[in-house]
Amino acid sequence: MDKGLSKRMAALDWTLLQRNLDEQGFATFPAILDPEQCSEIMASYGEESLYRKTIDMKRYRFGAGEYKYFQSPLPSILQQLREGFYPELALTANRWLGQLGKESRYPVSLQEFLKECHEAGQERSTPLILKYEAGGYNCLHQDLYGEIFFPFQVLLTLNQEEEDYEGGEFLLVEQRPRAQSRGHVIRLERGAGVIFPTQFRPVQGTRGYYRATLRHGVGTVTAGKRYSLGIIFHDAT
Ligand SMILES: O=C(O)CCC(=O)C(=O)O
Ligand SMILES: [Fe+2]
Repeated sequence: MDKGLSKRMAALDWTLLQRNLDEQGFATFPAILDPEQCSEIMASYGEESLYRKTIDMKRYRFGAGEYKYFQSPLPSILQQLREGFYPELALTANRWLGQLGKESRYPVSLQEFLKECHEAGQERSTPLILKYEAGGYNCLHQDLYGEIFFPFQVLLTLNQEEEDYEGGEFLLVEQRPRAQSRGHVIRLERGAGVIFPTQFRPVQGTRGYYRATLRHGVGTVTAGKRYSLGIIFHDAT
């Protein structure tokens, strides 16, 4: 158990993060993984026993790059990130449901939420590591893996933009009903990350809240290699 990581997650300014989520639909946070942790995770990219599946993104026309789903039980850092982010984000998720006139449905702990996933046949772990080389990119998409999904996910970068790679910005595109789409370009320092909606967010309109659909991706990496870590909370069928 890495006390430093739990401490850094707990010490994040959750009031600000919650406000940013409500106001802009996403929230970036400063580095919570230290350079040693980032290097350690990148160094284990080739350790096949850690992963349950490798995806060549070109093959599925998802983009250009490769990603690997971690095998369960997750490596400790991944488990801590997933457990550490879940409770605050469950609060946001339930608050957003309330804005849309729906009952709270997300339990307070990750363990309980995963139990629901597993009972519904979603048993395969979803946290992943991604690697893009020069020319790599990730098409705009959503990560839904079954009926049950958690409405937020978290992305952390493991190496440093402008030192280890160029380009490769994180992209978030919001589609409001009957309106043109809005794009956000998000640059992240090594070890830092962004929290964003899996599928949609409530936006306040003149007659209450309505849903705006979100998709995310990565712009083209123009030089070097970019590594990132995706924390998805629901498991997959
Ligand atoms: O590499 C990235 O920044 C995006 C990865 C992604 O699509 C995800 O974590 O769901
Ligand atoms: Fe994704």
